[in-house]
Amino acid sequence: MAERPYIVGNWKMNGTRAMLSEARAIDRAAQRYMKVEVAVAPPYTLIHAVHKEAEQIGVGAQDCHPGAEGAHTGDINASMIADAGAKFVILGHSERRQDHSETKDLINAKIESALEAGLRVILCCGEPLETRDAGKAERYVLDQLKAALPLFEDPAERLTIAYEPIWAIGTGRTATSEDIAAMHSAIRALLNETYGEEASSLVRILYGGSVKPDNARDILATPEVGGALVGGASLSAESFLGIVVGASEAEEA
Ligand SMILES: O=C(CO)COP(=O)(O)O
Repeated sequence: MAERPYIVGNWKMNGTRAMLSEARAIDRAAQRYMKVEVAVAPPYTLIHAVHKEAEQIGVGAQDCHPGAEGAHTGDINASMIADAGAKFVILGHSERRQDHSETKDLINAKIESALEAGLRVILCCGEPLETRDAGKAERYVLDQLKAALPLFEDPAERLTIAYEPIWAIGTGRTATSEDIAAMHSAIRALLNETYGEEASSLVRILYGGSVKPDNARDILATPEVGGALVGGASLSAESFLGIVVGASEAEEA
């Protein structure tokens, strides 16, 4: 893998200003693991405060509205999160696809607005359990991605993929190394086909779904796994840093 492993904490709807001490601890410790790129995506309300704390780690957002500024009560657009200090945005997360009925067209519009605002995108994909049990996981995930990949003119600079099987999110159940390797290599083949091998090789494919300090090293040593998108275990500096250590060990192994 050409790039350093990328460990991203998705705080989801968690965190008040009390969490800033965790962000500070993560940032200070991350300086000891320079072989790993570390970032967090706090809720909108903390982006600017975490950005001000962060010397080493990257800061991003968990979503953005696709429109320009205007009459959209309660919404936050891509240029606003960039102004708050975000360098990337997570788009297409299964929780948003489900809770907010996000369609491919809406996700694509968000991608376009994020790219225009100069942000990098972590584009999420992942299948529900019934789809995996029906043997259709790969087709489902590749279809999710095919809709969006052509929007990235400079994928090496702007795109990270996160494969998160829905049944592994927050459940304590992770996919097997074989399943992860098979899906990641199918995604890699699609990236190669879309962008050519050279540009594709610079796009990291993260795994997400119950990544914890005790399974991080094995998951991160799986072929084509370029990092992890971490939910629950990113909420304390101790467990999140345990995953960063696992990534650093997998990188050295
Ligand atoms: O959805 C996830 C990250 O975006 C994964 O969440 P958990 O690590 O809590 O399973």
